[in-house]
Amino acid sequence: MTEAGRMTQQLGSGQPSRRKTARALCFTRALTFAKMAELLRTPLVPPAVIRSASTGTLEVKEPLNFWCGGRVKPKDMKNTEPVYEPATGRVLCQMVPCGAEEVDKAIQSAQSAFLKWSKLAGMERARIMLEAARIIRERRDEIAELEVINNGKSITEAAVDIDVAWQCIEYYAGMAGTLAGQHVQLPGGSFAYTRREPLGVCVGIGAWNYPFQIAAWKSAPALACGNAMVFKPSPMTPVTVVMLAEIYAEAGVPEGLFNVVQGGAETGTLLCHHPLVAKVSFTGSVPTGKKIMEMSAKSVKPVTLELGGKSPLIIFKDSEMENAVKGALMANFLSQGEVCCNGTRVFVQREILPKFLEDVVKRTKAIQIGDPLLDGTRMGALISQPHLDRVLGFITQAKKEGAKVLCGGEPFVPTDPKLHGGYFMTPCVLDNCNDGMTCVKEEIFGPVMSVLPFDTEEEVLQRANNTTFGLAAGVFTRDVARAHRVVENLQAGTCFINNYNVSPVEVPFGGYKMSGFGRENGQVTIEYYSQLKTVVVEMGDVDSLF
Ligand SMILES: NC(=O)c1ccc[n+]([C@@H]2O[C@H](COP(=O)([O-])OP(=O)(O)OC[C@H]3O[C@@H](n4cnc5c(N)ncnc54)[C@H](O)[C@@H]3O)[C@@H](O)[C@H]2O)c1
Ligand SMILES: C[N+](C)(C)CCCC=O
Repeated sequence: MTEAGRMTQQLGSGQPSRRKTARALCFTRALTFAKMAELLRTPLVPPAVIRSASTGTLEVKEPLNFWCGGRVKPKDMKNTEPVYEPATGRVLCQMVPCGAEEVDKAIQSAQSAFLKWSKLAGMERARIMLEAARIIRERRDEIAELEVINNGKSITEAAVDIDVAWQCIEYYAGMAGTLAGQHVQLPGGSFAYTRREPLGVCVGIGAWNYPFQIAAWKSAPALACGNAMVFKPSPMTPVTVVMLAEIYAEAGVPEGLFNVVQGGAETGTLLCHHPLVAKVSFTGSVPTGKKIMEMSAKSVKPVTLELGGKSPLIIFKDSEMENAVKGALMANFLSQGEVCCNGTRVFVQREILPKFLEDVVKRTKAIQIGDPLLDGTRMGALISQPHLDRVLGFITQAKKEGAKVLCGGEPFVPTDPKLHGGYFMTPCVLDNCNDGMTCVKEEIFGPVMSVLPFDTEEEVLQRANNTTFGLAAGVFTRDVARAHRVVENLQAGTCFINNYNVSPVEVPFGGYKMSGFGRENGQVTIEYYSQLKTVVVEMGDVDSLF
């Protein structure tokens, strides 16, 4: 069975089991076999014993800003916003946005750390980053629990997110010592060489769906290249990123190297306009991405944009049906469907449509929704009440436009009274869809799968590409030639063959078209966090024209 398959099996089964949780971690594909074996040997422990936090109990009081090597209290309590625990609707903490003075302090702090960090040998940076990765591994359950409480996703998924975060830091630590330029021989013994140099203070701005992981995906390559970073998480998920800052500090980075400022659009704007900022890496929606690009253009700051999507998943009639169904679930229901690269337009070849729908609905109905801190839960709560209302609104609209709800699409109230104020809904499969419907054209960012029949390869390629987005795409088929021909013609930055949403840190991730540009993960990201200096060395006399 494939690794993602194991995860999918869990999505359908809803069986609480520590062994299964361990197996699910395989889907990152980056764990060593030894680690997997160790996890699988771990004895079964009841969830109540292994959790240090429980849903509906936590209040976060500590300051959530971090610069100059420590947590920093807000200057004043202006424009404070409540942060909710999605599973209960309770207020978890207050988010106090940073103003101009605080943003400047964080950037100055990063600048002074940059001057030290960038002068270290790559191997020295690597050693410190490896220590940070080790600490994250050690504190993985604690971080994952907090992520669940702040974001609402299931603990099984949050644990994977934290694993991916330390793997990313480990991966780029491995590269820090290998950064090198090129030597070019020129006539007469002269030569040139190139140096890969850091950019300076980089800004990271994150979305709320993968708060800790996004901060790791941005900071790991940035730090490996010798940069410093100021990171702003989403105002809805301010809690865990400051833990990453503490961990980097504990691992031994210079004071001020990785900083956290809290806030929303205003704070983000201050970061993008600051003259000391050398680069902005943004994860979020297309409209905000456009603003980031505009602001950065004013001072010619390079940007990385990881934006939204409406990705196609194409299932041909020769597919292995069970894998295709599992792939469709993985493409739609991870993190309550709040995933940028989800394959939410599921094109199914007409001959297999009835069987596909029967199986996909059966598995979707079996998804265990509820307390996200319980090991058996496979779907937690959406991020907020307005977002839940928006997602349900898409379903109402889809019905008006002629789609048929095969299952789900309703608000869900778990039996546990403490979850009655949570933002839960049942995952939804929509049939009878066509390409003109709102649910097929717009990013819903919720657990809503739109199924669309197709007849020919040529037709489905044209329809799959008929979108302004281009983040990801998937194809299921047993025909190897067809699989490669189809991905060659798909306009998407990340393509999956016979699987979906498998994103190991070694491979680049990013979009085409309005889904953004630049990449995260993989070797290529080094290029987005460094600049190349060319040095030409004359070994003879100057041959002057004058
Ligand atoms: N491609 C990817 O890797 C990826 C990953 C996760 C999420 N996303 C996308 O993110 C979106 C959901 O996240 P969201 O609702 O947090 O997105 P968003 O665009 O509303 O906000 C993202 C971040 O930008 C900040 N921001 C908002 N306005 C700003 C401004 N004017 N200047 C500077 N910063 C500003 C927000 O405070 C937040 O931190 C979806 O569209 C999803 O597809 C993309
Ligand atoms: C880890 N995933 C599932 C590939 C998600 C990447 C981030 C997108 O929202």
